[in-house]
Amino acid sequence: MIRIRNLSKSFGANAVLRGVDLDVARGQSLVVIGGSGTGKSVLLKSILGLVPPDAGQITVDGQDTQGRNHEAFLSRFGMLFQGGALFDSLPVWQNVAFRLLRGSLRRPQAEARALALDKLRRVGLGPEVADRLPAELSGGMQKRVGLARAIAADPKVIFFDEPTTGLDPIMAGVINALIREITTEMGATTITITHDMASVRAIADRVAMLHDGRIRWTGPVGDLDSTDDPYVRQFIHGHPHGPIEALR
Ligand SMILES: Nc1ncnc2c1ncn2[C@@H]1O[C@H](COP(=O)(O)OP(=O)(O)OP(=O)(O)O)[C@@H](O)[C@H]1O
Repeated sequence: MIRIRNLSKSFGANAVLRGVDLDVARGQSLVVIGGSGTGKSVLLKSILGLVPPDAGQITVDGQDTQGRNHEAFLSRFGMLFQGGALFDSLPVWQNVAFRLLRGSLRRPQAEARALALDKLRRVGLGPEVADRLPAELSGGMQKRVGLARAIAADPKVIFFDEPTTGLDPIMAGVINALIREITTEMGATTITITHDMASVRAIADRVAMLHDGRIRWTGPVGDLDSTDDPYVRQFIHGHPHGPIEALR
């Protein structure tokens, strides 16, 4: 489904990705872990075609991400951004229906609203929140709205960038479970970036660890605890000492 070969990307002297090889099968949930600044977001943006690679190839369903019709290409993706990234001035339902109200996915307003209410219901929010502004909702509810927006157009591929940041552990658990349940039900292929090991265990089929510009380790989530890779072990246990240098 998603195939990445020898992906390299530098910003000036900063060589962020240095030959990433990665495959995500259809319907699979891949979680990418790695320290701050290792290039996880750059990797996602590269797949979306928002960051042009210096070298390498990325294909989604056999189609190169650097193709010409970028808007149509992007319409196949759903995205839950870090921090929710809702539009403060738009009511909840218009946030959810954002892509159904413009561009190639545009629908009549009444239909877009009905679809938004349906997706809100799927994430556990009733119609009473539809006309509120995002600022009137709690952080957990805002994440649910972000999730409803990510699934609004029934995308085949969904990216989650730090989906539980800022939530208490219980609410994080609820959001993780919801993500897993909904994406499995949709048969979506997903890539999630997270630092939260509880999210990794709740969401992942496979895990890939990015370190030093390359995929350091990849395997089924069930192998995470038994690997003897010292980088993975340090990361999952949060040890300050080990092969990964931590600034203090
Ligand atoms: N547009 C850009 N211009 C210049 N440098 C960039 C740009 N985007 C990212 N970088 C650099 O690339 C590196 C990787 O950034 P990225 O945001 O992908 O890290 P990350 O692994 O997602 O980190 P975090 O876990 O902290 O979110 C950083 O050093 C960052 O400064």
